[in-house]
Amino acid sequence: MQPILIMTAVPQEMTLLEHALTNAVRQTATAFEYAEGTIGTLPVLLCAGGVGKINAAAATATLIERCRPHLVINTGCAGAYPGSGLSIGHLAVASNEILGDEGVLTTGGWRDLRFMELPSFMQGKRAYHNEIPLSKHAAEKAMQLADYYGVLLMRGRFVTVSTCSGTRQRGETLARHFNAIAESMEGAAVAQICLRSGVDCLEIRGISNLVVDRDMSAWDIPRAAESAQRFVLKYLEDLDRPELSAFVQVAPER
Ligand SMILES: O=C(O)c1cccc(C(=O)CC[C@H]2O[C@@H](n3cnc4c(=O)[nH]cnc43)[C@H](O)[C@@H]2O)c1
Repeated sequence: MQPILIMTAVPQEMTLLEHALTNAVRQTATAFEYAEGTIGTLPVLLCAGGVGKINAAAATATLIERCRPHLVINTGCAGAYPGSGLSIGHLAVASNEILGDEGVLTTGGWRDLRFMELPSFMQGKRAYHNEIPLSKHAAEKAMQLADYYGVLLMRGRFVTVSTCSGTRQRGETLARHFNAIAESMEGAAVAQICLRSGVDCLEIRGISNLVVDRDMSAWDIPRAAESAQRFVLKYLEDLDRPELSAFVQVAPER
């Protein structure tokens, strides 16, 4: 059976998942460490690839090439934009990812890759610029599961940044410009590698902070990481026991 690859940035975002992994074997591929094992009866790979797009893209590409997963779950923490309705500890799932920094700063302001006529990648004749879609099927399944468990899960567009937004003004600007609910430092990288490789990608993050004027004392990374992992474990449990699933099984899009 093809495995499920779970990507986080840092080991702290992986602790509960590691605890749930049985028959774990530690492996290394291109300097990325990962653990291979099972959760329930599902073959699962866990990798904390590092912070930022470079680490995320390289680790995801390496492990897709080596292990051929049928699904990649990108989880961890995120900052919620003002006005999103999200609070610390809430969960959010990405419908689309946005490369929030790639573009050009002109005298008329920031312009994206479409303006520059520079796709970030092409698939056949289709050009992808700053926006990358994730698996609709996987996100809808997550929404149904959240509904079943009475967990608040908000679906919307996520922005991926290299420079974290440490002011409310920046957060409001990005939220408005991209019509987005949250930001991270890895999401778009994982999503783009999955799209290129034809692998479904689900991104679920716990909210560790609001994107307001930087005040680390208001952050709660452990709470966000725990919420996200608990939900991912429920998601895996549901995949593992489709006969007990409360949901109508819908065929994946494609
Ligand atoms: O020291 C800071 O100002 C700072 C700003 C953003 C994130 C951090 C972290 O230590 C967490 C990095 C980790 O978590 C994701 N994350 C969480 N909140 C945000 C955010 O508001 N903006 C962007 N990324 C965020 C991110 O994906 C990293 O992996 C410290």
